[in-house]
Amino acid sequence: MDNVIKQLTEMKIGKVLEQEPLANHTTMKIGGPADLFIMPSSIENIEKTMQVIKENGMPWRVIGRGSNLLVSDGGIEGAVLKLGRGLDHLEINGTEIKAGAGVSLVSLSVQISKKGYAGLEFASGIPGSVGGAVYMNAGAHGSDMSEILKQAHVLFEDGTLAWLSKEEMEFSYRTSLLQKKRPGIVLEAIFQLTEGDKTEIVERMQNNKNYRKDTQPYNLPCAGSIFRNPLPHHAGKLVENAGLKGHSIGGAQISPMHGNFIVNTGNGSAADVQALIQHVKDTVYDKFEVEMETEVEIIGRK
Ligand SMILES: Cc1cc2nc3c(=O)[nH]c(=O)nc-3n(C[C@H](O)[C@H](O)[C@H](O)COP(=O)(O)OP(=O)(O)OC[C@H]3O[C@@H](n4cnc5c(N)ncnc54)[C@H](O)[C@@H]3O)c2cc1C
Ligand SMILES: NC(=O)C1=CN([C@@H]2O[C@H](COP(=O)(O)OP(=O)(O)OC[C@H]3O[C@@H](n4cnc5c(N)ncnc54)[C@H](OP(=O)(O)O)[C@@H]3O)[C@@H](O)[C@H]2O)C=CC1
Ligand SMILES: C=C(O[C@H]1[C@H](O)[C@@H](CO)O[C@H](OP(=O)(O)OP(=O)(O)OC[C@H]2O[C@@H](n3ccc(=O)[nH]c3=O)[C@H](O)[C@@H]2O)[C@@H]1NC(C)=O)C(=O)O
Repeated sequence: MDNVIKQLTEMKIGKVLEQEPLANHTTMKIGGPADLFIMPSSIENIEKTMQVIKENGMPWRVIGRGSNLLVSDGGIEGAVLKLGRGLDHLEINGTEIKAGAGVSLVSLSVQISKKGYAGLEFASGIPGSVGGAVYMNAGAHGSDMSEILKQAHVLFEDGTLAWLSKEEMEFSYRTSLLQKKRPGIVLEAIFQLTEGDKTEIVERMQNNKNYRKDTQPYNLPCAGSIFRNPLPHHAGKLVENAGLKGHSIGGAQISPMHGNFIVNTGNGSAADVQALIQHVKDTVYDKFEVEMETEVEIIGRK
């Protein structure tokens, strides 16, 4: 560990912190410390960091805005790379947009809509980063990242850099190639939007935001949908029909507003959230024989 810190500090790759609580970097405001928390300041510095990490056989994980994560109370072994500042470059070449992995998806969608470019309105209100959204194939309101992505610049675990096309990213419902098949870090992405009517685009942005504010606990600490929709069912509806809305374990509560959201009511722990997730799974299975699969990613020491 000391050797890794020494090397990274000498290379000036960006900020390196020890035992940084992930609660400070997740929208749930939950999560124990990462052994090493690294904020690389450029693409080149991500490459250098990964080289050092691999040479030292250290486990690693990349995060964006922590909006789809449940980090265990025990924290994360090894290194966590957070992509944000330094990876927030943005080039707007007409309807073709190049954005760094650390760009906020909401702020991107707001900026693009104001220019009268259509295609990103679905992202109005998804509080992730460009990198996390590409990895997750984030989506809402009938669209997702696969609809607009032209290419993603990826650093694979073996050090290979490649620009992957939409097809090569193998997107489907909330998944991409990078999830299970071939781990890698999204460094930046190129999106292809279309010319549109600015007033209509801004109106769609506002409608999508309003829908969220009306149906989701938008301003409480949470991680978006806890479960994938077990189609043709909707997770939220199953939870509601099971009578679980508002149910709490410790500081974790099933939102009274939306059955597929768990909110941290104050001092919630990852153990509380995990116990609540298990309770929902068991109850829904007992009542409806439907297996619920988590959409939020649960990571960290067991
Ligand atoms: C209030 C609220 C509403 C939400 N609504 C939606 C919604 O409508 N639709 C939707 O799809 N999601 C929604 N989410 C979930 C979340 O915002 C998305 O999944 C988002 O894409 C996650 O991005 P992130 O940067 O926060 O990723 P993180 O949570 O930091 O990470 C999620 C996963 O992505 C990986 N990852 C992060 N950055 C990179 C990178 N650069 N390269 C490779 N892998 C990376 C991480 O390793 C992790 O596996 C919502 C969340 C909240 C809190
Ligand atoms: N429930 C949760 O756990 C979390 C919810 N959020 C919500 O998600 C939104 C995005 O957060 P974040 O990723 O940090 O984004 P940013 O901080 O990059 O941008 C959010 C800002 O953009 C403004 N905005 C303008 N138009 C829209 C729009 N159509 N949709 C959403 N925001 C818009 C927001 O204003 P305004 O505040 O007036 O909406 C806010 O000032 C926030 O508004 C926040 O309330 C964020 C993190 C966690
Ligand atoms: C928030 C996320 O994405 C969201 C995305 O914002 C919205 C809007 O497009 O559509 C999905 O939610 P969702 O399927 O719950 O959408 P909603 O429109 O809220 O609900 C679907 C149906 O379930 C019903 N419903 C929902 C919640 C509830 O407590 N009770 C209930 O009966 C609704 O009335 C509606 O008939 C995505 N979730 C998944 C797992 O696909 C996320 O992925 O984190």
